Amino acid sequence: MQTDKVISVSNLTKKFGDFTAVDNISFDCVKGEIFGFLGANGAGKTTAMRMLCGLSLPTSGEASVAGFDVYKESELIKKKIGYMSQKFSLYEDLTVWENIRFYAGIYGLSDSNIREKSRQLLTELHLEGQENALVRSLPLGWKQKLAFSVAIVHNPAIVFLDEPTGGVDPITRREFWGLIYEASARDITVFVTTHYMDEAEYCNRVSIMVDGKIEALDTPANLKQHYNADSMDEVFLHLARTATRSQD
Ligand SMILES: Nc1ncnc2c1ncn2[C@@H]1O[C@H](COP(=O)(O)OP(=O)(O)OP(=O)(O)O)[C@@H](O)[C@H]1O
Repeated sequence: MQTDKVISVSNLTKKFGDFTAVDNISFDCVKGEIFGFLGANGAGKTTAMRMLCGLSLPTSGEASVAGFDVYKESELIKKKIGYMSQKFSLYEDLTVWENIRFYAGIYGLSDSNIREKSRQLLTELHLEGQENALVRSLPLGWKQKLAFSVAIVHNPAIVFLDEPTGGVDPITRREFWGLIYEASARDITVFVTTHYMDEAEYCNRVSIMVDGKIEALDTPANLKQHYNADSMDEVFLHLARTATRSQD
């Protein structure tokens, strides 16, 4: 349904000088969808995601996110989205509670709302009693779960996750994906980049970028059937092999 579209991208392009980092990509995402955004290093994922988050202006093409235009309404987009990456995350020198309070404050929640949300979040994450622990003392997997919960504390329409589970084992990743499914069940659209192909299997649909272009976009089951592959790993390798852009 038209009204269910929360991301709409048409011929979106980003050039840096003569170099085309994102080359004419088009796709839509619907409410509550878990959309995997895959590609080898340098394929253009982060550049595309930055445009969708209102952090970088496209060179050409159209895109609307949560109903707002990426050229003219980037400030409104920022209010409607959550963002989590491996690089930009929690403050290690602040406690669990201080991090929650800080981000909820940035997202504009009231003091009473922040208290209620914090309690709820600590219970959901089984972190009761840990509110005064420094984030740096938590295991990586817990930090990632906390960072994700903080990124959706304001109930955004979409959450952008840029390689959210780097460096943890498949079991911890699976637990993290439990939180993703809960967010999706609450109608939050999840837009996620990953290098882990087990995670690609968990997505509703997956797009695969090669040299700035989207070369494939479908459900994991359909992609495997189309490329006659047993796993998403095989599908990915098949497409990534065609890349000419150097991978650093
Ligand atoms: N500000 C910039 N100026 C010039 N080139 C850039 C700039 N930002 C990115 N690029 C180039 O654009 C291409 C796409 O980069 P991007 O970071 O979007 O890829 P990616 O798919 O996110 O890769 P990774 O998985 O390594 O993060 C790369 O060749 C990169 O060097």
